[in-house]
Amino acid sequence: MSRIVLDGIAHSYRSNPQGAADWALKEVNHVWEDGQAYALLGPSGCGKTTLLNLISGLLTPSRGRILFGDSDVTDMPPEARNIAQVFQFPVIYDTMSVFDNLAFPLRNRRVPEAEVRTRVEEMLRIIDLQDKAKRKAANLSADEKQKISLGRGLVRSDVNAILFDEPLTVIDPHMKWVLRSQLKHLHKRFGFTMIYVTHDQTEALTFADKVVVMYEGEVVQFGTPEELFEKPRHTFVGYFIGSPGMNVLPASVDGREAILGGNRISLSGSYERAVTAEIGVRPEFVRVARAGEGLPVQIRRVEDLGRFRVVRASLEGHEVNAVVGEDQELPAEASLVFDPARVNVYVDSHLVEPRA
Ligand SMILES: Nc1ncnc2c1ncn2[C@@H]1O[C@H](COP(=O)(O)OP(=O)(O)OP(=O)(O)O)[C@@H](O)[C@H]1O
Repeated sequence: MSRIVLDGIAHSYRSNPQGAADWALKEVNHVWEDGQAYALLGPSGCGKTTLLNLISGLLTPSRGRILFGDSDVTDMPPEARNIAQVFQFPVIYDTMSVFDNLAFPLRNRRVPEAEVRTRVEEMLRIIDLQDKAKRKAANLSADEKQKISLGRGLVRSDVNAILFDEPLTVIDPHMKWVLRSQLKHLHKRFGFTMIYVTHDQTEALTFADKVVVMYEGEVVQFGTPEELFEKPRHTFVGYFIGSPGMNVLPASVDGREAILGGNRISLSGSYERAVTAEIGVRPEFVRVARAGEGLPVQIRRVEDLGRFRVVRASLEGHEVNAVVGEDQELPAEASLVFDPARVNVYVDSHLVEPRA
C-alpha cells in the first residue's frame, strides 16, 4: 500500500478543450494518505467516476501526474497499478462458481492454494454467501452478484487501494447497511486505503474518515464530516451536507456586518467590503425568538421530523430554516437570531475568511 498523490491532474474527454465546461475534471492537487477511508461525494455528473478511473488507470489524465508513493504511474495501465476497483454493477465470471470468482484475483497472483482457501472462506462469511460457494455465479440474484464483486475487490491483501464506485446501488436497503458496516470493519482490520464514490451523504459520512466533495468537475472541499458541517468551504457543500442544508442568503458585507434588505446581521469577524456576497448559516444555529429580538420573518410552516422540528420561515422573500427542539414553544410573532460565530461569508460561492 502507498499514498497516492494527484499532482495537478485535470481531464477532458475532448481532444481540444476550450472553456471550463469542456473539463470533466478541473485541476486537482490532492494526497490520499495510506490506509485512510475516503468518500468521494457529489451529484451526478460532477466528475467522481472520472477521478476514480484516473487513479485506477482506466483513463490517462489530459494534464498532471499521478504518483503511488514515489513512483509515477501516470502512464501505467490498470493491471500494473495494483488497484482493486468495484463498480456499480457486478463484474464477475458467470460460468465460474462463487468460490472460484473470489479466488480468481488471488490465483492470478499465484497466492498459495491454502491461503486462497482461507481468504475466500473468510470473504464468503463477510458477504454471507457461504452456502452458495459452489453455485455458478450466473444463477445468483443481482444483489448476490454484486456481493461477489465486492468480495473480489476485498479479497486481496496486497493492493495499493480499493476503489468503490457506488457499489451498493443494486443492493437492497437492509443489506446495504450490513455491507457498509462490513466495509468499515474491514478497513479497520486490514488498513486498506479505500476511496468510496457516492452521491449519498449518509453513505459518505458514515463510511469515511475524510470526505472529498466534488461539484462541477472541481474538488470544493476535503475534510472530516465535522469540518464539512461546521465550515463548508463552498455554498454547495452547505446545501449538500445536512438535512435541511445550510441557509444561503444574498447579502452585502462590510466590516462586522452583513446587510440583507433592511436588516443588519452581526458577523463574528471583520470582512472586506463585498457588495455581492452570500452568508451561510446552518438551521441548527438559527434560533426562533419573539418578534423584535432578531430578524423579522414570517413562519411559513413547521415540520415535525421526530427528534426535532424544522421551522420554515421567510426573510425578505428568502426561505430560512431553523431547527428547534420538540418542546420549544414557538411565539405567534417570531423573529430569527443567527449565532454570529456560525455565520459564514461567501464570495463567488467560496468561503472567505475574516481579516486577521
Ligand atoms: N466517456 C465519456 N466521454 C465524454 N464525456 C464523458 C465521458 N464520461 C463522462 N463524461 C462526462 O464527464 C462529466 C463527469 O462525468 P462522471 O461520470 O465522471 O461524473 P460522476 O460524478 O461519476 O456522475 P455519476 O454519479 O452520474 O456517475 C459529465 O459531464 C459526463 O457527461
